[in-house]
Amino acid sequence: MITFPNAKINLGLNIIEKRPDGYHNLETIFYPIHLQDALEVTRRENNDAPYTLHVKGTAIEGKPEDNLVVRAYELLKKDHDIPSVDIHLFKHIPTGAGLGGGSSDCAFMIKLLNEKFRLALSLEEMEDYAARLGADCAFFIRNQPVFATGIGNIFEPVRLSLSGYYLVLVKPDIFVSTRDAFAHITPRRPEVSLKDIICQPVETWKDNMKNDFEDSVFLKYPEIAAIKDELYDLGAVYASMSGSGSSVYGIFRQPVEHVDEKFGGCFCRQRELD
Ligand SMILES: C[C@](O)(CO)[C@H](O)COP(=O)(O)OP(=O)(O)OC[C@H]1O[C@@H](n2ccc(N)nc2=O)[C@H](O)[C@@H]1O
Ligand SMILES: Nc1ncnc2c1ncn2[C@@H]1O[C@H](COP(=O)(O)OP(=O)(O)OP(=O)(O)O)[C@@H](O)[C@H]1O
Repeated sequence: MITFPNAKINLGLNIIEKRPDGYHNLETIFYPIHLQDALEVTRRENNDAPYTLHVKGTAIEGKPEDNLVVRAYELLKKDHDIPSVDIHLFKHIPTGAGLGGGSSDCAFMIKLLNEKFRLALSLEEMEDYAARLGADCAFFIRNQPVFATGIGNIFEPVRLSLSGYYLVLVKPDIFVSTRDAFAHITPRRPEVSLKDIICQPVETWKDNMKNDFEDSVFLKYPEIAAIKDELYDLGAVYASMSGSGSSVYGIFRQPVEHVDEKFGGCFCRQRELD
């Protein structure tokens, strides 16, 4: 069975307060986008190992047992009768990008195992498993635009469609660690909640909607700030860093021509939004 875990962008991101457990309460809009990995799971013929993992495409750091698809498999296997499997993961979504690639792989692995091995898990049960493996993993179970609060694990659906707009996504060759990015933030409660800002026309977002990671990440990596400026110069209606970076996106009314040439040396993709 094969599935295609997609990335997300964050529309605005307010980091509100540090919690006693070290995590941060935040508010953000998660919006799914059409940039996908490919994840295939087949039943293993040979029972000499519980699983094998084969990764192609963008390299991922860490041992196979640290990979979120393997952690999802191990977690479900504790509670359910799941046979040995061969896992093939083709990475297109850049890592350390704030696009939730690992989290999406994790959630899609849970959905795939549920379907393939008829575990009969409800959406809520799958969200619970996903949330145990990463703050934003659970979002990818339903994979619909949401207003997220808590540590990024409490969701409220939002009526928001960017259908007809184009997304230009640029990821420089810089890895921003989510943990480090949080360490440089002074949390604060926003005057106006994102939930209200997002209901206003996209043209108003530029002046009202912010990603709180930008100030500290832009200070350390001015080249990321320069990408955001360039996206506005190209006519973006709204541009922002996604998550803790390093990817930056622009939302456009029209397709941007020769976008690859404009961001030479960076991973760069253009997609129509839903
Ligand atoms: C910041 C976002 O990219 C916004 O989309 C995500 O919420 C991050 O989610 P994620 O990558 O799934 O995060 P995790 O892998 O669970 O956490 C990585 C590290 O980030 C910090 N972390 C993460 C989420 C959160 N709400 N508060 C935090 O302080 C913690 O130090 C944690 O050890
Ligand atoms: N299947 C996977 N794909 C990508 N990264 C993975 C995976 N499994 C584990 N990781 C680890 O997770 C870390 C970050 O991955 P990911 O790309 O999801 O983060 P990100 O781009 O910061 O996204 P976000 O913070 O928005 O969730 C990497 O250091 C990587 O080693």
